[in-house]
Amino acid sequence: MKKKMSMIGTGDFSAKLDPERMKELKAFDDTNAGVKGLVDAKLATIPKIFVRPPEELAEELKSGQTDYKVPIIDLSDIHKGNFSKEIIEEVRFASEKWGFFQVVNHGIPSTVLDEMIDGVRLFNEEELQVKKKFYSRDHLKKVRFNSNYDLYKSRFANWRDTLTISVPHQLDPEELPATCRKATLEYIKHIKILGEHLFELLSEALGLKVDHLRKLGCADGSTIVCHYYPACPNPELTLGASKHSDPGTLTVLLQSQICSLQVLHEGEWVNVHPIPGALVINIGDLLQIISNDRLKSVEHRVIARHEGPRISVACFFTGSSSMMYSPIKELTSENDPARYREVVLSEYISRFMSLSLDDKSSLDHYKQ
Ligand SMILES: O=C(O)CCC(=O)C(=O)O
Ligand SMILES: [Fe+2]
Repeated sequence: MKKKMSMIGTGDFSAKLDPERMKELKAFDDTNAGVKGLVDAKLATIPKIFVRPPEELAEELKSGQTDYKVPIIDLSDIHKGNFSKEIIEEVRFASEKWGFFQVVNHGIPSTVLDEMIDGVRLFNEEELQVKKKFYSRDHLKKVRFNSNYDLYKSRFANWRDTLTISVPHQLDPEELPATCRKATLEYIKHIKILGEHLFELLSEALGLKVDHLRKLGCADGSTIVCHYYPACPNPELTLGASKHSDPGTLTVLLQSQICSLQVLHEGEWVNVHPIPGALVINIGDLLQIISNDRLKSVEHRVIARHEGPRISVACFFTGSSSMMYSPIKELTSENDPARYREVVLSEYISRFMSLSLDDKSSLDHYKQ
């Protein structure tokens, strides 16, 4: 699996060197209008910068036709303090075998989820003049809107636009777009609490003390990434998001009701069907590293669709920027020593940002 990814994500950024492609990328970027701008212009065919070769897509299209089902875990009792053996076992199984699961009855009211999705929709469907003010590729900006953060590095652009909100706990609310300010602040409040519960559950699933992952700062840093996937005139030629694994410790994802997210399981692409009120949870590369490969960070991607827009909001828990991370001692032994070297989080994040989405092989890079 990893081998195939590194063949496709070659690290050869020839796209950078092709002047024709560069020109097209720049022209697209300069509109500040993203993919939504192309759709508004009623383009009949998607521009070349989004088109993937048929060989790659032939493989991509044999998907979603499998009997596998992403695990669904009912968290009804999670707020009572101690978790039942059954829930811990379900989380352990899902995180070790799938790296992905959906949670229901997680305690976040569905109005909070619906309003977040609506807020992202309103922002993206706002007048271009207003949206443009947020358009930026400067990673140091806490709130930034753009299309394809890796536009100039990836081999193919993805059919989506994204509003990114970094370190939301240090945010002045005024920095957020007015259209989604209230909904985002409310959503962040809830997601933070759920994140802490999930790290407690994962600690127990690993056989550690309930606060082990929390003490490592796993729930400390986070980035909220709001994606908008417009309807695509040629979904068979492109993707909403290239296959990748997430870099952080854990991702909590809210998705609207169009089924496009797929996870790679036992060599097959499995749909992550939207369930009203549910959230999708997946293990990131950093948690695979600190769990010494016990928990799995699994590749996933987003298919482009004729229907749209599809909206999703990912909360990436990134770990604490002041920490160095390495495999947890209790999870290593003489027979199973640490499989990864120490990760300095700031360096790890910089490395991630310097690559394209389908080029992330943090695991291989830190393997020892
Ligand atoms: O939009 C989605 O469903 C997935 C987004 C995703 O994988 C990501 O932001 O890393
Ligand atoms: Fe992802």
